[in-house]
Amino acid sequence: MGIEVIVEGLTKSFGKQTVWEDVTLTLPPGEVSVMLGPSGTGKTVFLKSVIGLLKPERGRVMVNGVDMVGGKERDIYETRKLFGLMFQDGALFGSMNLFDNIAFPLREHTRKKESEIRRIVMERMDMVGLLGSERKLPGEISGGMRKRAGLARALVLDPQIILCDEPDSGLDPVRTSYISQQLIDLNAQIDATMLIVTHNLDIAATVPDNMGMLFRRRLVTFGPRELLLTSDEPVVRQFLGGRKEGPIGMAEEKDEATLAREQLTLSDERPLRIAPQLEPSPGLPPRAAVQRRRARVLAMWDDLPAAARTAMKAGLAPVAAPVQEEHA
Ligand SMILES: Nc1ncnc2c1ncn2[C@@H]1O[C@H](COP(=O)(O)OP(=O)(O)OP(=O)(O)O)[C@@H](O)[C@H]1O
Repeated sequence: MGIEVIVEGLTKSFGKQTVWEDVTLTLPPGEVSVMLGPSGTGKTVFLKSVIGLLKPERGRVMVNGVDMVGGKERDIYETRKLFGLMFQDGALFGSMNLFDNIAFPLREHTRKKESEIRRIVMERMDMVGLLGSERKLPGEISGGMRKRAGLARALVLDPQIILCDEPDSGLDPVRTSYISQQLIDLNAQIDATMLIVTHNLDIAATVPDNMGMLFRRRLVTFGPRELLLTSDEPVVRQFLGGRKEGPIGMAEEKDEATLAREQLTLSDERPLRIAPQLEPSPGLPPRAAVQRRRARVLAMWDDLPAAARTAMKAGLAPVAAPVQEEHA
């Protein structure tokens, strides 16, 4: 099972520019979480801080008892081995074929024999649907295949936490759907804790168990997907609705007068439709995280807003008392 990641009071600046402050959230073990946010709000900086590649000024990121911010470098280095990182562009070496690219972490960080390396690489290539492309160079394959190769490489060291930076960037909607399914299938197969950073609304709507959003240097919210999808925070609604009107502008923040004018035109806004979460492909085991999430959500049931509870009912059925008592 994946490992829980506890983020507490995290603040990161570059010089005088504060990227975000006081970010607190927990990535539940084995569940899939998405961090949304307009461009430049610090999603990538957040991923790098979680894995200890960037050092926030304040706060902690606890993984397996190690603080990835203020812990000993040696402990951080060891704990980093629990992570698999999928970069935006796949980050493949252009001169190496896919097999060697995917084998790279095994050759670099383990003393495994070539026969064992071959077994692992072929297994991971099979998981992401790349068998048969071992000898291709990154330049000879599509963007979607490069992403999947990046994902396979993130998997070779059997990570318990997987961080994906914009798995959809540069992909068309069809390939984005494939990668969404791939991420859910992967979660069903290895039950790793996953954090996906994206501004893709399809991924946000169909993949995660939990969602959060960064905006204006703070974490707007983080919790079960239904909480964000039914949120009435203007910034969340604007983002999920893909609209021009709202607090997010080209320069990220709009002035008060523009906002007030827009507010007048938004009164007939329709509620967002909540798409069902993707299921693992036929033949794969069910996601173990689903049962754990159900128990977790039921434990917080009384504290959830009515709209989120209503949205959850279908997804949580069949369940015991608390859900059936709800008449919202
Ligand atoms: N190493 C760095 N040094 C200085 N500033 C940085 C550094 N890395 C990121 N930043 C700044 O931090 C801010 C957040 O960047 P980040 O790449 O995390 O945003 P993002 O939300 O991932 O954006 P996008 O969705 O466009 O990828 C930006 O203003 C960026 O210029």
